[in-house]
Amino acid sequence: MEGPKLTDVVLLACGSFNPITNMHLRMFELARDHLQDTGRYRVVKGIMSPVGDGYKKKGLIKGSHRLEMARLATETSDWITVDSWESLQPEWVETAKVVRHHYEELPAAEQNNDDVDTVKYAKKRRIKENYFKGSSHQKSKERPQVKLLCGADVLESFAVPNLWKQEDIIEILGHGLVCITRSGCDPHKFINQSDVLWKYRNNIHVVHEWVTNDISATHVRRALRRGQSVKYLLPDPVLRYIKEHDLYNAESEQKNADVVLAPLQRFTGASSS
Ligand SMILES: Nc1ncnc2c1ncn2[C@@H]1O[C@H](COP(=O)(O)OP(=O)(O)OP(=O)(O)O)[C@@H](O)[C@H]1O
Ligand SMILES: NC(=O)c1ccc[n+]([C@@H]2O[C@H](COP(=O)(O)O)[C@@H](O)[C@H]2O)c1
Repeated sequence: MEGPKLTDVVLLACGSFNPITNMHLRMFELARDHLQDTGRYRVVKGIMSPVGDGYKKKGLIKGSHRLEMARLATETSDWITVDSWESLQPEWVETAKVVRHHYEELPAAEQNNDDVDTVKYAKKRRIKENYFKGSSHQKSKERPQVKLLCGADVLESFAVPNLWKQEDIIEILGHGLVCITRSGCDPHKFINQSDVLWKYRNNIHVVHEWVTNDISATHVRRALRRGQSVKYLLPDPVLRYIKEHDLYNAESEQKNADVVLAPLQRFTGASSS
């Protein structure tokens, strides 16, 4: 007997990853388990998309370093990948556009294979195998969904005036969102209090992290500046890379210190000084 039809999902996490921590990686594993436990989804790929330098967040080091650290961190994963498109854009890209980009990049849905000539099909399959890291992707006739994966702080930031365009929130929620609980945040209450989030509540998956883990990149940078150990908060190859390139110190933390909330300025036209 055939089981219920599963919807393929690509999980996309956008963020500074400054630097990538074990919790960023855990988010993917938690989200995949949660979605697959529903019996409705099959997670076929994870994409980590470091934000570009144009984001100008305080202490944000160069995208090339953040990208390389994310690559080192995901080397041992057979399904989480790192994508450079967002970080290579000359200006900051709103998250809705990043979701759209990845949705449009998905390999076209497979047609009926009997109709496709062998050479063309082999080429198509190679493209698809390269796209899906573990090359174990099954033949699905439908395009996967791209769901934004984020922590509850990002979901709650939807309410910060002028930080997110309403149409962007609607576009993101239309694709679907997976939100990992974070201490100090109450995503269920937040969804209940927002009309737009309530409308899309069936497309928002809240994943409760029972093993509370409040690692944050801010905490890691602070510890590094103070010469304290961050071992076991990040993958070892990432830690080695940070040390080799002397990445986080008092000077790097001052980067963009004179710029206040870059995205906010973009929408309001406010000056940074
Ligand atoms: N401990 C955590 N629990 C749940 N989600 C997290 C955690 N740490 C990071 N995230 C999520 O990971 C994504 C990328 O995080 P990002 O690097 O922008 O933030 P961060 O680690 O909180 O960094 P910073 O401390 O520099 O603000 C965001 O969606 C964020 O909410
Ligand atoms: N309007 C938007 O699209 C918008 C606003 C704020 C943050 N973000 C994104 O959220 C992610 C996390 O940002 P923070 O590190 O500032 O929490 C980043 O990838 C950033 O680009 C998007």
